[in-house]
Amino acid sequence: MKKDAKIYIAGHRGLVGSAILKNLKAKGYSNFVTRTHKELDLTDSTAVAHFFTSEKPEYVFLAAAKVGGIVANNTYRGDFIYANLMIQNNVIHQAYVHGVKKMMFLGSTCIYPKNCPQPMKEDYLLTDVLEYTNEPYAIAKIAGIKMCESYNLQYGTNFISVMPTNLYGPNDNFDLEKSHVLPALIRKMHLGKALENNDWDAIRKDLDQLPIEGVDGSADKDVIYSVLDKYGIQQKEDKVHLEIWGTGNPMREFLWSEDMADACVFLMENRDFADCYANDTKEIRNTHINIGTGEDIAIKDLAQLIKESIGFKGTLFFNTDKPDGTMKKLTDPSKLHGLGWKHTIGLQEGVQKVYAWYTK
Ligand SMILES: NC(=O)C1=CN([C@@H]2O[C@H](COP(=O)(O)OP(=O)(O)OC[C@H]3O[C@@H](n4cnc5c(N)ncnc54)[C@H](OP(=O)(O)O)[C@@H]3O)[C@@H](O)[C@H]2O)C=CC1
Ligand SMILES: C[C@H]1O[C@H](OP(=O)(O)OP(=O)(O)OC[C@H]2O[C@@H](n3cnc4c(=O)[nH]c(N)nc43)[C@H](O)[C@@H]2O)[C@@H](O)[C@@H](O)C1=O
Repeated sequence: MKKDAKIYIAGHRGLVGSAILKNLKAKGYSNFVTRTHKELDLTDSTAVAHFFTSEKPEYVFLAAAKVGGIVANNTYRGDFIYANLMIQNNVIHQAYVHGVKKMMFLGSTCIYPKNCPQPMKEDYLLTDVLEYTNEPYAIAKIAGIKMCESYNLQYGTNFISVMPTNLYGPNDNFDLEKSHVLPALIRKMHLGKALENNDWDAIRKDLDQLPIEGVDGSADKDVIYSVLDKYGIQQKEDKVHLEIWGTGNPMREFLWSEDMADACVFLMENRDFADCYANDTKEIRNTHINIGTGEDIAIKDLAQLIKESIGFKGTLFFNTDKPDGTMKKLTDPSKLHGLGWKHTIGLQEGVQKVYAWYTK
């Protein structure tokens, strides 16, 4: 990519899109096209076609999607499959129609089977059934991978699909119902610590930034106690008890979002779709590359790590009415390592960084 190439970052305000924009700016790129969801609804085929006709981007990072944690995926199943299929169909197809030089599609490691051999290599795609809690989202992502592969093979496009593991960092979603585990636990423990310290300024500030069910910092203490209690932050006899969903036994791998962005830009700068071959199988598929750290942690240990990092002193309890999801989904990032990229931020450092960002 030339430094003045016109680059469209779809989803530039999100966790990953904002990190990609920051990374590109730091590397000297300057010619960006961005649209918020309100300005351009990517599920609207006509609007997306008009946008590509008028803006003619040369490179595209497709980091816009309907995204959420395990409960959001399981609850809003129709929304997840519809919005994601529409967004990716529109953007991928228009990228082809308008001769985009290179495009990157962001999938997710939930595309791999529920009981996938570990660590998960790229060529384990479509070898068994999926985890049910996020099956609609995963099916959409698999369709996106296969659409990129099919367009590359039929039309000679240069579309790269990457499959990131669970991500976290600045500009994440901290909604306590819809977010992923790491931002949810950061916020819950921040509020739990404020509650045990009777720090109402911190609690009110947090709720002003992001109200919970419409309850903001101006609400009465009783209302705030009750909404926190509902989301698993409960004060009983001067002790705060904090809910962790599921058994705490599932293993998850976490990658700092700015490392993820760096990997995306690295691949766009240095690689073509042909590099995405799963060369380690007899059957060569032109599909995708894993982006991960190759290290995972049990949710209960993650909770402990965040607890210590934030300085929350209360107790943790496990709500097994909430789903565990897949028990393990560790990427094998050796293909990415072989192409010349490796992550830099470990989990402990990343948790401290994201908590510093959150409190700021
Ligand atoms: N977060 C994670 O742990 C993981 C994420 N991924 C993938 O990475 C990509 C980025 O995810 P992430 O940054 O976390 O997501 P976020 O929810 O943080 O951001 C999503 C972005 O998409 C935009 N968007 C959503 N729907 C539409 C729409 N209909 N039209 C236009 N824009 C829309 C939003 O725009 P606006 O800001 O204007 O509302 C937002 O900027 C996604 O493809 C996701 O599937 C993969 C694995 C893990
Ligand atoms: C990135 C990935 O994200 C989603 O998959 P997931 O990894 O299962 O999502 P998650 O981060 O929400 O949960 C991870 C684990 O953590 C446990 N858990 C504990 N306590 C909280 C909690 O308070 N909130 C949440 N969200 N989870 C919690 C939770 O029960 C689960 O066992 C996919 O739907 C799909 O979108 C996808 O690709």
